[in-house]
Amino acid sequence: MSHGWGYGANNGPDKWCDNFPNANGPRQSPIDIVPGDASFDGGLKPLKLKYDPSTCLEILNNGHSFQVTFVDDTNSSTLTDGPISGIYRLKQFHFHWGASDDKGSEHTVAGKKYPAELHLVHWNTKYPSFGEAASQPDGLAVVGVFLKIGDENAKLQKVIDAFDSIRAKGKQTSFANFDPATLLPGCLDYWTYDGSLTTPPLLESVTWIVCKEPISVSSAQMAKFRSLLFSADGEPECCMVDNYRPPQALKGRAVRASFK
Ligand SMILES: NS(=O)(=O)c1c(F)c(F)c(-n2cc(CC3CCCCC3)nn2)c(F)c1F
Ligand SMILES: [Zn+2]
Repeated sequence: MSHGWGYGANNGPDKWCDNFPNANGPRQSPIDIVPGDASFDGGLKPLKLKYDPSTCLEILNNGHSFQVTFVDDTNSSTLTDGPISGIYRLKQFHFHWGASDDKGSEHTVAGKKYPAELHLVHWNTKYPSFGEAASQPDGLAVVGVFLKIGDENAKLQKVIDAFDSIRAKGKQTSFANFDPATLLPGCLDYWTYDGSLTTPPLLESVTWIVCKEPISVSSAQMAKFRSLLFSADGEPECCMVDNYRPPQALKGRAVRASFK
């Protein structure tokens, strides 16, 4: 019985290629973003994010991260413009974080690791569903936002307050009327490149949009993230930490900047 993928020594990112050949593909994520190597593209439009809090559905612990899932049967919560064409619908958002404040983000900036990274996952409505879109080269667009240690983030606290209900893998609870726009930085300057899911099946279907400006999180709030568990009820407790894939080879890809 093969054990599922995870972030441990025996099933972590260095082992994913055994079951997921995409791991060694030409457009893997995350990457180290080197600002000096990014080329300013004046043709890149500002991001247009239109989110309807009433589409917020539930929060769940999927054993790899926690995610907040949205109703995506209409164009109520969408991403348009930026580097993409067409309309992409918000499906879910989730985070990656470290065991300590000195690591946790998936993308890095000139080698700098942030304590956490938010991913807002959107799918291209030219395809009939998220699942269909996820296998297409232009199927997904993920907005990444870095978290840096600073003041307590009151908006993020609303998410953290739900953690007691989803501590173990497989737990979920209703989560209504949350506006993900409250987690965005004030400035939406971004870097963009063609990449992949950062978790198995590592599908190469993501247009990455990584915001230059981080949002704040307090060290105490980060400690609450680390109280979540990779393990399910009845299993030996395993703290959900270090659920990040390290940067992957650029393999000739260009990284564009929406700002000078
Ligand atoms: N870190 S990331 O790159 O932002 C990121 C994502 F963008 C994702 F879409 C997922 N994802 C994975 C599935 C299972 C699907 C199962 C059917 C095939 C497609 C994947 N649902 N959402 C994900 F887990 C993740 F980590
Ligand atoms: Zn992610």
